Amino acid sequence: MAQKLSHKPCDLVLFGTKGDLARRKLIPSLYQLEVAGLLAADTRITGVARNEMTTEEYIELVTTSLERFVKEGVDEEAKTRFVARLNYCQIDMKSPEQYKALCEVVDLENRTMVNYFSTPPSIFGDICSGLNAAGLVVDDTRVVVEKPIGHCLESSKVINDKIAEYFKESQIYRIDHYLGKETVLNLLVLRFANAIFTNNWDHECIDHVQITVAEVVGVEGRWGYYDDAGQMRDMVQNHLLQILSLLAMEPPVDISADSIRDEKLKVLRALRPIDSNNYQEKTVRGQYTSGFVEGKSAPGYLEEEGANTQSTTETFASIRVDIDNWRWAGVPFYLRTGKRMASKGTEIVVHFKDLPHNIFKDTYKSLPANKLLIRLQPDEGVEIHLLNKVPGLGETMELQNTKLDLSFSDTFKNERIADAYERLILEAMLGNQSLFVRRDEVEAAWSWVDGILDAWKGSNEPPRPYAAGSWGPVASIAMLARDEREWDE
Ligand SMILES: NC(=O)C1=CN([C@@H]2O[C@H](COP(=O)(O)OP(=O)(O)OC[C@H]3O[C@@H](n4cnc5c(N)ncnc54)[C@H](OP(=O)(O)O)[C@@H]3O)[C@@H](O)[C@H]2O)C=CC1
Ligand SMILES: O=C1O[C@H](COP(=O)(O)O)[C@@H](O)[C@H](O)[C@H]1O
Repeated sequence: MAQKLSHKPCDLVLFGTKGDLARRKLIPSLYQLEVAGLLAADTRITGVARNEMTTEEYIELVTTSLERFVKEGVDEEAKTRFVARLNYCQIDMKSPEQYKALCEVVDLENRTMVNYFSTPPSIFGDICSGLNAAGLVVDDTRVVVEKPIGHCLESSKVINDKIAEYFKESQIYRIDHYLGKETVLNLLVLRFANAIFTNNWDHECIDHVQITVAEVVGVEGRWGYYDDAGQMRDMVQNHLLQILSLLAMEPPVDISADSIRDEKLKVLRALRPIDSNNYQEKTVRGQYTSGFVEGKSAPGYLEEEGANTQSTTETFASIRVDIDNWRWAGVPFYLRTGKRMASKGTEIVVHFKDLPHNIFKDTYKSLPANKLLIRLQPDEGVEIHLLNKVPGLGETMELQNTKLDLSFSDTFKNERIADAYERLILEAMLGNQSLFVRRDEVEAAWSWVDGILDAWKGSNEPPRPYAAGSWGPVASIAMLARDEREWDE
């Protein structure tokens, strides 16, 4: 279907333009929007950082990012159009008087100002007050803020309160880049556009659900940030809980931002608390030691560049989550995520219940239950595991577990899978908040995660070791074994 460009031109201001995220993801994503013809003709892009740089030097920095991070190779014509949109502004983001520089480049009357905060959250408040001091906060000024919002519920409130002094909720776009992934969005379509899944999606039919987000990377030079966060704050509080809420929510009335966010919020509020009384049965925390990942030797967490050798930060977490509502009574959702695991893969496996009665019992004492596997990345696709009759004239029927396998790359051969940030930047420019996280969701997620983090802290137990290149600590396997289940690998 042809794309229609419906938004007003924007002034996209990229705070922290020299940082890792901006160079690796945001600048390449903006360029891809140019290639796709999705930037309005008069849209301008302004990079902000604290060092002196001419616009020409900034263009050079942007060009280097494109050459390094655009996998498809850079199209010279698109690049020429793209760099013609660029400006650079030198601002120390902690100095409100310096924000006036932006008034020279933005045009509040004719363009919507979309401010992307790709900086540490500790200075989000400074940026808001700087924009305000420069008179740049008007009704349609927007702010896009990166995760993590805070370190716990209380600190997230401080950051959100600070932003809320200057911006209404309808102007705030909180990023969780998983919500921009094609396959995460497809969860809405799978669940709510297919009758076969709408009717079987509850405790009557589903035995349990597994959500795995396995990474092969380690801390990637981000020790300072990561060691303070750990996998719970870095991945579970946001990405895994967002996937979980999309999977478990009730059908929204429509696909408007608040309809979807209202339903996700109800799931987050229904998560059964985990605290010092039950964390031992319901959670496992791990930290990788040296090993081999995809055939290459990998250092342990405590041997990573910049490491503090005493750190007890978790690089792996697995959790049994119970959702206390009508639909999911008695259906555990098992979450698992870690760095330096055996292979990269984000997938959801929905295990259906056993049949109530087996008519093939003379030949097969039990029949394997159906499974729905949703591969979010890489090799995006959906598989349904079904039993089929093996063709043949034998006296007894031979059954075989087979797959209905829909691979996105085979089915949608000519479609490029856009990076999550491309979609999210576009949606922020369009003014659609559906794929962004509302304040009450962030707080509900923190409130549940804090219970676990407090229990772990109070226990003083070190994380369990697991070898880089494995599927996490043995205790994670044991957690499912206690429920007579096992991880899909
Ligand atoms: N990198 C990633 O993969 C991901 C990052 N995020 C989030 O995105 C945000 C940015 O992360 P990342 O790019 O990794 O961080 P970086 O530290 O690489 O970049 C942050 C940028 O902010 C600039 N900055 C900080 N303080 C000031 C100031 N007072 N005035 C002007 N500039 C300032 C820094 O400038 P200078 O270079 O001069 O120090 C730096 O370029 C963070 O909130 C992070 O949590 C979220 C998901 C993934
Ligand atoms: O937000 C983050 O996500 C990445 C994983 O993202 P993916 O798109 O590659 O799955 C993670 O490595 C990083 O630590 C975290 O901050």
